[in-house]
Amino acid sequence: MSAFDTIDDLPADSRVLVRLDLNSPIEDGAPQDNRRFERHAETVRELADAGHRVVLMAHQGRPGRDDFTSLSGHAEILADHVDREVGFVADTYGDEALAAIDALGAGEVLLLENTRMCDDELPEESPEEKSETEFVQTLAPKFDAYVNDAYSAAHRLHASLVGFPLVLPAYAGRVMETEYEANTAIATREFDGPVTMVVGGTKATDVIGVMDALDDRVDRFLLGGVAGELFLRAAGHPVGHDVGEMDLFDEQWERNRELIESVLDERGDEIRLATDLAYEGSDGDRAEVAVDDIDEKTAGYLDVGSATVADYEPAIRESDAVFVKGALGVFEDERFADGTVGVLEAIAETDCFSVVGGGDTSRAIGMYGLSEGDFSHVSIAGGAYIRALTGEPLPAVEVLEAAAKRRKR
Ligand SMILES: Nc1ncnc2c1ncn2[C@@H]1O[C@H](COP(=O)(O)OP(=O)(O)O)[C@@H](O)[C@H]1O
Ligand SMILES: O=C(OP(=O)(O)O)[C@H](O)COP(=O)(O)O
Repeated sequence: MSAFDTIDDLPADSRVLVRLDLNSPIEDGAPQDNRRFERHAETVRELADAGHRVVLMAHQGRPGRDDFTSLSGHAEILADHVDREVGFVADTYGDEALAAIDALGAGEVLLLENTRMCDDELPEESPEEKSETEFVQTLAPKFDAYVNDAYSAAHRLHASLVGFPLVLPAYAGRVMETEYEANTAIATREFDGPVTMVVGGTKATDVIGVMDALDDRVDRFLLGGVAGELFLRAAGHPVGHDVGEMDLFDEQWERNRELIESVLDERGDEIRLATDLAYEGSDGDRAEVAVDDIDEKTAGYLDVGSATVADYEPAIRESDAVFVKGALGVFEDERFADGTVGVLEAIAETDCFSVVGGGDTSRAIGMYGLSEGDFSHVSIAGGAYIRALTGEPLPAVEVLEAAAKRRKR
Protein backbone atom coordinates (compact mmCIF):
# COMPACT_ATOMS: atom_id res chain seq x y z
CA MET A 1 0.00 0.00 0.00
CA SER A 2 1.14 3.47 -0.80
CA ALA A 3 1.78 5.95 1.98
CA PHE A 4 0.52 9.03 0.19
CA ASP A 5 -2.86 10.78 0.15
CA THR A 6 -4.95 10.47 -3.00
CA ILE A 7 -7.53 12.65 -4.72
CA ASP A 8 -10.16 10.88 -2.60
CA ASP A 9 -8.80 12.99 0.28
CA LEU A 10 -9.11 16.38 -1.48
CA PRO A 11 -11.35 18.97 0.22
CA ALA A 12 -14.39 19.96 -1.86
CA ASP A 13 -14.18 22.88 -4.34
CA SER A 14 -10.40 22.98 -4.35
CA ARG A 15 -8.22 24.96 -6.73
CA VAL A 16 -5.83 22.17 -7.76
CA LEU A 17 -2.50 22.28 -9.56
CA VAL A 18 -1.98 18.92 -11.26
CA ARG A 19 1.28 17.55 -12.72
CA LEU A 20 0.72 15.14 -15.63
CA ASP A 21 3.25 13.42 -17.90
CA LEU A 22 2.12 14.11 -21.47
CA ASN A 23 5.63 13.73 -22.91
CA SER A 24 4.88 12.25 -26.34
CA PRO A 25 6.44 11.29 -29.64
CA ILE A 26 6.50 14.35 -31.93
CA GLU A 27 6.02 13.93 -35.68
CA ASP A 28 6.29 16.95 -37.98
CA GLY A 29 6.10 19.19 -34.91
CA ALA A 30 2.83 17.67 -33.64
CA PRO A 31 2.35 15.45 -30.56
CA GLN A 32 1.10 11.94 -31.30
CA ASP A 33 -1.73 10.50 -29.25
CA ASN A 34 -0.63 7.71 -26.93
CA ARG A 35 -1.58 5.92 -23.72
CA ARG A 36 -0.44 8.77 -21.50
CA PHE A 37 -3.37 10.98 -22.63
CA GLU A 38 -5.93 8.23 -22.14
CA ARG A 39 -4.64 7.33 -18.69
CA HIS A 40 -4.28 10.89 -17.34
CA ALA A 41 -7.73 11.82 -18.72
CA GLU A 42 -9.21 9.63 -15.98
CA THR A 43 -7.69 11.80 -13.22
CA VAL A 44 -8.56 15.07 -14.96
CA ARG A 45 -12.16 14.02 -15.64
CA GLU A 46 -12.65 12.91 -12.06
CA LEU A 47 -11.31 16.20 -10.67
CA ALA A 48 -13.40 18.34 -13.03
CA ASP A 49 -16.55 16.26 -12.46
CA ALA A 50 -16.09 16.81 -8.71
CA GLY A 51 -16.22 20.59 -9.35
CA HIS A 52 -12.58 21.44 -8.61
CA ARG A 53 -10.81 24.17 -10.63
CA VAL A 54 -8.16 22.14 -12.47
CA VAL A 55 -4.86 23.62 -13.69
CA LEU A 56 -2.50 21.20 -15.42
CA MET A 57 1.29 21.24 -15.81
CA ALA A 58 3.29 18.94 -18.08
CA HIS A 59 6.55 18.88 -20.03
CA GLN A 60 7.49 17.96 -23.61
CA GLY A 61 10.98 16.98 -24.73
CA ARG A 62 14.19 18.61 -23.66
CA PRO A 63 15.52 22.08 -24.61
CA GLY A 64 17.67 21.86 -27.72
CA ARG A 65 15.97 18.68 -29.00
CA ASP A 66 13.46 18.43 -31.87
CA ASP A 67 10.79 17.15 -29.49
CA PHE A 68 10.91 20.33 -27.35
CA THR A 69 7.59 21.95 -28.31
CA SER A 70 4.65 23.95 -26.98
CA LEU A 71 1.81 22.03 -25.33
CA SER A 72 -0.99 23.62 -27.39
CA GLY A 73 -1.47 20.42 -29.44
CA HIS A 74 -1.44 18.35 -26.23
CA ALA A 75 -4.41 20.36 -24.88
CA GLU A 76 -6.46 19.37 -27.94
CA ILE A 77 -5.65 15.66 -27.68
CA LEU A 78 -6.32 15.67 -23.94
CA ALA A 79 -9.68 17.43 -24.46
CA ASP A 80 -10.78 14.58 -26.76
CA HIS A 81 -9.96 12.02 -24.08
CA VAL A 82 -11.47 13.97 -21.17
CA ASP A 83 -14.50 14.80 -23.29
CA ARG A 84 -14.61 18.39 -22.14
CA GLU A 85 -12.84 21.62 -23.03
CA VAL A 86 -9.19 21.94 -21.98
CA GLY A 87 -8.07 25.57 -22.15
CA PHE A 88 -4.43 26.36 -22.95
CA VAL A 89 -2.25 29.35 -22.05
CA ALA A 90 1.19 29.81 -23.65
CA ASP A 91 2.82 30.81 -20.36
CA THR A 92 4.13 28.91 -17.32
CA TYR A 93 3.84 31.34 -14.38
CA GLY A 94 3.83 34.88 -15.84
CA ASP A 95 0.98 37.40 -15.83
CA GLU A 96 -0.86 35.66 -18.65
CA ALA A 97 -0.83 32.33 -16.81
CA LEU A 98 -1.90 33.92 -13.52
CA ALA A 99 -4.79 35.77 -15.21
CA ALA A 100 -6.01 32.56 -16.90
CA ILE A 101 -5.83 30.72 -13.55
CA ASP A 102 -7.85 33.48 -11.85
CA ALA A 103 -10.50 33.35 -14.59
CA LEU A 104 -11.09 29.61 -14.19
CA GLY A 105 -14.56 28.51 -13.03
CA ALA A 106 -15.60 25.42 -11.04
CA GLY A 107 -15.14 22.23 -13.09
CA GLU A 108 -13.01 23.99 -15.72
CA VAL A 109 -9.65 22.74 -16.96
CA LEU A 110 -6.60 24.75 -18.08
CA LEU A 111 -3.22 23.48 -19.33
CA LEU A 112 -0.16 25.69 -18.75
CA GLU A 113 2.78 25.85 -21.20
CA ASN A 114 5.63 23.27 -21.21
CA THR A 115 7.23 23.43 -17.72
CA ARG A 116 10.68 23.02 -19.32
CA MET A 117 10.29 26.47 -20.94
CA CYS A 118 10.72 27.85 -17.45
CA ASP A 119 14.37 28.21 -16.27
CA ASP A 120 13.58 27.06 -12.72
CA GLU A 121 12.24 23.67 -13.80
CA LEU A 122 15.14 21.56 -14.99
CA PRO A 123 18.35 21.81 -12.99
CA GLU A 124 18.22 18.79 -10.67
CA GLU A 125 18.27 20.09 -7.09
CA SER A 126 16.85 19.08 -3.75
CA PRO A 127 13.08 19.42 -3.15
CA GLU A 128 13.87 22.22 -0.66
CA GLU A 129 15.79 24.21 -3.29
CA LYS A 130 13.08 23.57 -5.89
CA SER A 131 10.36 24.72 -3.49
CA GLU A 132 12.14 28.08 -3.14
CA THR A 133 12.22 28.84 -6.88
CA GLU A 134 10.27 31.78 -8.28
CA PHE A 135 8.21 29.33 -10.38
CA VAL A 136 6.93 27.44 -7.32
CA GLN A 137 6.65 30.51 -5.07
CA THR A 138 4.59 32.41 -7.68
CA LEU A 139 2.17 29.63 -8.62
CA ALA A 140 1.58 27.97 -5.24
CA PRO A 141 -0.45 30.81 -3.62
CA LYS A 142 -3.02 30.44 -6.40
CA PHE A 143 -3.90 26.90 -5.25
CA ASP A 144 -5.34 24.93 -2.34
CA ALA A 145 -3.71 21.65 -3.34
CA TYR A 146 -1.13 19.98 -5.59
CA VAL A 147 -1.78 16.63 -7.30
CA ASN A 148 1.02 14.58 -8.85
CA ASP A 149 -0.12 12.09 -11.49
CA ALA A 150 3.23 11.91 -13.30
CA TYR A 151 4.64 8.60 -12.02
CA SER A 152 6.62 8.25 -15.26
CA ALA A 153 8.59 11.43 -14.46
CA ALA A 154 8.93 10.71 -10.72
CA HIS A 155 12.64 9.88 -11.07
CA ARG A 156 13.41 13.53 -11.90
CA LEU A 157 14.22 16.21 -9.29
CA HIS A 158 12.41 18.96 -11.21
CA ALA A 159 10.50 21.89 -9.71
CA SER A 160 7.03 20.87 -10.92
CA LEU A 161 7.57 17.36 -9.50
CA VAL A 162 9.30 17.86 -6.16
CA GLY A 163 8.96 21.59 -5.30
CA PHE A 164 5.22 22.02 -4.83
CA PRO A 165 4.63 19.22 -2.24
CA LEU A 166 6.74 21.22 0.22
CA VAL A 167 4.50 24.28 0.02
CA LEU A 168 1.02 22.87 -0.75
CA PRO A 169 -1.01 19.92 0.59
CA ALA A 170 -0.03 17.16 -1.88
CA TYR A 171 -2.00 14.22 -3.27
CA ALA A 172 -1.49 11.41 -5.79
CA GLY A 173 -3.63 11.20 -8.93
CA ARG A 174 -5.08 7.93 -10.28
CA VAL A 175 -2.16 7.16 -12.61
CA MET A 176 0.35 7.79 -9.82
CA GLU A 177 -1.60 5.41 -7.59
CA THR A 178 -1.99 2.56 -10.06
CA GLU A 179 1.51 2.75 -11.57
CA TYR A 180 3.08 2.98 -8.12
CA GLU A 181 1.22 -0.07 -6.88
CA ALA A 182 1.85 -2.18 -9.99
CA ASN A 183 5.53 -1.31 -10.28
CA THR A 184 6.26 -1.69 -6.58
CA ALA A 185 4.60 -5.13 -6.56
CA ILE A 186 6.62 -6.19 -9.60
CA ALA A 187 9.85 -5.07 -7.94
CA THR A 188 9.36 -7.55 -5.10
CA ARG A 189 8.17 -10.49 -7.23
CA GLU A 190 10.33 -13.62 -7.32
CA PHE A 191 10.79 -15.80 -10.44
CA ASP A 192 11.85 -19.47 -10.68
CA GLY A 193 13.41 -19.37 -14.15
CA PRO A 194 15.57 -16.97 -16.16
CA VAL A 195 14.75 -13.25 -16.05
CA THR A 196 15.53 -11.29 -19.21
CA MET A 197 15.61 -7.55 -19.76
CA VAL A 198 15.36 -6.03 -23.23
CA VAL A 199 17.13 -2.67 -23.25
CA GLY A 200 16.85 -0.18 -26.08
CA GLY A 201 15.51 3.30 -26.80
CA THR A 202 17.38 6.57 -26.82
CA LYS A 203 17.79 7.33 -23.10
CA ALA A 204 20.85 5.18 -22.51
CA THR A 205 21.87 7.21 -19.47
CA ASP A 206 18.65 6.15 -17.69
CA VAL A 207 19.20 2.44 -18.28
CA ILE A 208 22.92 1.86 -17.89
CA GLY A 209 23.02 2.70 -14.17
CA VAL A 210 19.97 0.55 -13.65
CA MET A 211 21.58 -2.41 -15.47
CA ASP A 212 24.41 -2.15 -12.99
CA ALA A 213 22.00 -2.03 -10.04
CA LEU A 214 19.90 -4.99 -11.24
CA ASP A 215 22.77 -7.35 -10.59
CA ASP A 216 20.97 -10.17 -8.87
CA ARG A 217 17.51 -9.71 -10.42
CA VAL A 218 18.21 -10.04 -14.14
CA ASP A 219 20.00 -13.03 -15.70
CA ARG A 220 20.54 -11.61 -19.16
CA PHE A 221 20.18 -8.39 -21.06
CA LEU A 222 19.31 -8.22 -24.78
CA LEU A 223 20.52 -4.90 -26.14
CA GLY A 224 19.50 -2.66 -29.03
CA GLY A 225 18.82 1.01 -29.72
CA VAL A 226 21.28 3.63 -28.55
CA ALA A 227 22.41 1.73 -25.44
CA GLY A 228 23.11 -1.31 -27.62
CA GLU A 229 25.35 0.69 -29.94
CA LEU A 230 27.22 2.26 -27.00
CA PHE A 231 27.99 -1.23 -25.66
CA LEU A 232 29.17 -2.29 -29.14
CA ARG A 233 31.49 0.73 -29.06
CA ALA A 234 32.82 -0.34 -25.66
CA ALA A 235 33.41 -3.80 -27.15
CA GLY A 236 35.68 -2.19 -29.77
CA HIS A 237 33.38 -1.77 -32.78
CA PRO A 238 33.49 1.50 -34.78
CA VAL A 239 29.84 2.40 -33.96
CA GLY A 240 28.07 4.20 -31.10
CA HIS A 241 29.05 7.77 -32.07
CA ASP A 242 27.13 10.63 -33.67
CA VAL A 243 27.40 11.27 -37.40
CA GLY A 244 26.11 14.42 -39.13
CA GLU A 245 23.51 16.33 -37.12
CA MET A 246 22.90 13.42 -34.73
CA ASP A 247 22.92 14.14 -30.99
CA LEU A 248 22.28 10.76 -29.41
CA PHE A 249 25.58 9.07 -28.73
CA ASP A 250 28.63 11.21 -27.92
CA GLU A 251 27.30 13.01 -24.87
CA GLN A 252 25.85 9.80 -23.42
CA TRP A 253 29.12 7.97 -24.18
CA GLU A 254 31.21 10.54 -22.35
CA ARG A 255 28.82 10.50 -19.40
CA ASN A 256 28.60 6.69 -19.10
CA ARG A 257 31.78 5.35 -20.66
CA GLU A 258 33.38 4.07 -17.45
CA LEU A 259 30.17 2.47 -16.27
CA ILE A 260 29.52 0.79 -19.65
CA GLU A 261 33.06 -0.57 -19.71
CA SER A 262 32.82 -1.89 -16.17
CA VAL A 263 29.35 -3.42 -16.71
CA LEU A 264 30.64 -5.11 -19.88
CA ASP A 265 33.73 -6.29 -18.05
CA GLU A 266 31.92 -7.68 -15.01
CA ARG A 267 28.68 -8.91 -16.58
CA GLY A 268 29.75 -9.55 -20.16
CA ASP A 269 28.43 -13.14 -20.09
CA GLU A 270 24.92 -11.87 -19.35
CA ILE A 271 24.90 -9.15 -22.00
CA ARG A 272 23.92 -9.99 -25.56
CA LEU A 273 24.78 -7.44 -28.21
CA ALA A 274 23.51 -7.12 -31.77
CA THR A 275 25.47 -9.16 -34.32
CA ASP A 276 23.96 -7.20 -37.22
CA LEU A 277 22.37 -3.78 -37.67
CA ALA A 278 19.87 -2.27 -40.11
CA TYR A 279 20.11 1.07 -41.93
CA GLU A 280 18.51 2.88 -44.85
CA GLY A 281 20.08 1.67 -48.09
CA SER A 282 20.75 3.92 -51.10
CA ASP A 283 17.45 2.77 -52.67
CA GLY A 284 15.53 3.79 -49.50
CA ASP A 285 14.91 0.17 -48.48
CA ARG A 286 16.07 -1.51 -45.28
CA ALA A 287 19.61 -2.82 -45.60
CA GLU A 288 21.57 -4.89 -43.07
CA VAL A 289 25.23 -5.33 -42.21
CA ALA A 290 27.02 -7.75 -39.89
CA VAL A 291 28.62 -5.85 -36.99
CA ASP A 292 31.97 -7.60 -37.67
CA ASP A 293 31.94 -6.20 -41.24
CA ILE A 294 31.50 -2.55 -40.18
CA ASP A 295 34.71 -0.55 -40.82
CA GLU A 296 33.20 2.90 -40.39
CA LYS A 297 29.83 4.33 -39.34
CA THR A 298 28.68 6.75 -42.04
CA ALA A 299 24.93 6.96 -41.29
CA GLY A 300 22.54 6.02 -38.48
CA TYR A 301 21.77 2.39 -37.64
CA LEU A 302 18.03 2.31 -37.12
CA ASP A 303 17.32 -1.24 -35.96
CA VAL A 304 18.98 -4.47 -34.95
CA GLY A 305 19.32 -6.88 -37.88
CA SER A 306 17.49 -10.13 -38.60
CA ALA A 307 20.28 -12.40 -37.28
CA THR A 308 20.08 -10.53 -33.97
CA VAL A 309 16.30 -10.94 -33.80
CA ALA A 310 16.74 -14.68 -34.49
CA ASP A 311 19.26 -14.81 -31.64
CA TYR A 312 17.09 -12.85 -29.16
CA GLU A 313 13.77 -14.67 -29.78
CA PRO A 314 14.75 -18.07 -28.26
CA ALA A 315 16.25 -16.28 -25.24
CA ILE A 316 12.85 -14.72 -24.65
CA ARG A 317 10.91 -17.94 -25.21
CA GLU A 318 12.86 -19.73 -22.48
CA SER A 319 12.47 -16.90 -19.94
CA ASP A 320 10.25 -16.94 -16.90
CA ALA A 321 10.02 -13.14 -16.89
CA VAL A 322 10.84 -10.48 -19.48
CA PHE A 323 11.12 -6.75 -18.84
CA VAL A 324 11.24 -4.38 -21.80
CA LYS A 325 12.61 -0.85 -21.55
CA GLY A 326 13.06 1.01 -24.81
CA ALA A 327 12.62 -0.01 -28.43
CA LEU A 328 15.35 -1.93 -30.31
CA GLY A 329 14.95 0.37 -33.31
CA VAL A 330 13.01 3.25 -34.82
CA PHE A 331 9.80 1.20 -34.93
CA GLU A 332 7.70 4.24 -35.88
CA ASP A 333 9.10 3.61 -39.39
CA GLU A 334 7.84 0.20 -40.53
CA ARG A 335 11.17 -0.58 -42.23
CA PHE A 336 12.90 -0.47 -38.85
CA ALA A 337 10.30 -2.15 -36.65
CA ASP A 338 11.54 -5.77 -36.99
CA GLY A 339 13.66 -5.81 -33.83
CA THR A 340 11.08 -4.21 -31.54
CA VAL A 341 8.13 -6.12 -32.98
CA GLY A 342 10.04 -9.44 -33.16
CA VAL A 343 10.81 -9.19 -29.45
CA LEU A 344 7.26 -8.13 -28.51
CA GLU A 345 5.76 -10.96 -30.60
CA ALA A 346 8.02 -13.53 -28.94
CA ILE A 347 6.92 -12.26 -25.51
CA ALA A 348 3.23 -12.27 -26.52
CA GLU A 349 3.50 -15.90 -27.69
CA THR A 350 5.28 -17.03 -24.51
CA ASP A 351 3.69 -17.78 -21.20
CA CYS A 352 6.13 -15.64 -19.21
CA PHE A 353 5.52 -12.75 -16.82
CA SER A 354 6.12 -9.64 -18.90
CA VAL A 355 6.29 -5.90 -18.45
CA VAL A 356 6.60 -3.42 -21.30
CA GLY A 357 7.49 0.10 -20.22
CA GLY A 358 8.01 3.50 -21.77
CA GLY A 359 5.70 6.04 -23.32
CA ASP A 360 7.15 5.39 -26.77
CA THR A 361 7.77 1.66 -26.58
CA SER A 362 4.32 0.76 -25.27
CA ARG A 363 2.97 2.54 -28.35
CA ALA A 364 4.46 -0.19 -30.57
CA ILE A 365 1.96 -2.69 -29.13
CA GLY A 366 -1.04 -0.96 -30.68
CA MET A 367 0.80 0.10 -33.85
CA TYR A 368 1.66 -3.46 -34.86
CA GLY A 369 -1.56 -5.27 -34.00
CA LEU A 370 -0.44 -6.79 -30.71
CA SER A 371 -2.82 -6.89 -27.80
CA GLU A 372 -2.17 -5.34 -24.40
CA GLY A 373 -3.71 -8.49 -22.89
CA ASP A 374 -0.71 -10.52 -24.14
CA PHE A 375 1.51 -8.76 -21.59
CA SER A 376 1.27 -8.94 -17.80
CA HIS A 377 1.68 -5.17 -17.38
CA VAL A 378 2.07 -2.32 -19.84
CA SER A 379 3.45 0.71 -18.05
CA ILE A 380 3.36 4.26 -19.41
CA ALA A 381 6.58 4.79 -17.45
CA GLY A 382 10.02 3.91 -18.81
CA GLY A 383 12.91 5.23 -16.73
CA ALA A 384 10.80 5.39 -13.57
CA TYR A 385 9.65 1.78 -13.88
CA ILE A 386 13.11 0.31 -14.31
CA ARG A 387 14.36 2.44 -11.46
CA ALA A 388 11.50 1.07 -9.32
CA LEU A 389 12.67 -2.45 -10.22
CA THR A 390 15.95 -1.79 -8.44
CA GLY A 391 14.03 -0.86 -5.29
CA GLU A 392 15.51 2.64 -5.41
CA PRO A 393 13.06 5.35 -4.29
CA LEU A 394 11.61 7.87 -6.72
CA PRO A 395 12.12 11.44 -5.42
CA ALA A 396 8.69 12.73 -6.52
CA VAL A 397 7.00 9.81 -4.72
CA GLU A 398 9.10 10.39 -1.61
CA VAL A 399 7.97 14.02 -1.32
CA LEU A 400 4.31 12.93 -1.65
CA GLU A 401 4.85 10.43 1.15
CA ALA A 402 6.56 13.03 3.32
CA ALA A 403 3.70 15.47 2.70
CA ALA A 404 1.16 12.85 3.83
CA LYS A 405 3.19 12.19 6.99
CA ARG A 406 3.30 15.91 7.82
CA ARG A 407 -0.47 16.20 7.39
CA LYS A 408 -1.13 13.29 9.74
CA ARG A 409 1.04 14.73 12.51
N1 LIG B 1 19.00 3.10 -33.09
C1 LIG B 1 18.14 4.08 -32.81
N2 LIG B 1 18.35 5.33 -33.27
C2 LIG B 1 17.49 6.32 -32.98
N3 LIG B 1 16.36 6.17 -32.25
C3 LIG B 1 16.10 4.94 -31.80
C4 LIG B 1 16.97 3.84 -32.04
N4 LIG B 1 16.45 2.75 -31.45
C5 LIG B 1 15.30 3.14 -30.86
N5 LIG B 1 15.08 4.45 -31.06
C6 LIG B 1 13.93 5.25 -30.61
O1 LIG B 1 13.80 5.12 -29.21
C7 LIG B 1 12.50 5.55 -28.88
C8 LIG B 1 12.18 5.05 -27.49
O2 LIG B 1 13.15 5.62 -26.67
P1 LIG B 1 13.02 5.92 -25.13
O3 LIG B 1 12.47 7.29 -24.95
O4 LIG B 1 14.31 5.59 -24.51
O5 LIG B 1 12.05 4.85 -24.67
P2 LIG B 1 10.66 4.96 -24.02
O6 LIG B 1 9.97 6.21 -24.48
O7 LIG B 1 10.02 3.72 -24.47
O8 LIG B 1 10.97 4.98 -22.59
C9 LIG B 1 11.62 5.06 -29.98
O9 LIG B 1 10.70 6.04 -30.30
C10 LIG B 1 12.61 4.76 -31.13
O10 LIG B 1 12.32 5.45 -32.33
O1 LIG C 1 8.99 10.14 -21.09
C1 LIG C 1 9.53 10.07 -19.99
O2 LIG C 1 10.36 9.09 -19.60
P1 LIG C 1 10.52 7.66 -20.35
O3 LIG C 1 10.96 7.93 -21.78
O4 LIG C 1 11.59 6.98 -19.54
O5 LIG C 1 9.21 6.96 -20.27
C2 LIG C 1 9.28 11.09 -18.92
O6 LIG C 1 8.38 12.06 -19.38
C3 LIG C 1 10.57 11.75 -18.46
O7 LIG C 1 11.09 12.54 -19.51
P2 LIG C 1 12.65 12.87 -19.53
O8 LIG C 1 13.38 11.55 -19.68
O9 LIG C 1 12.88 13.81 -20.71
O10 LIG C 1 12.99 13.53 -18.20
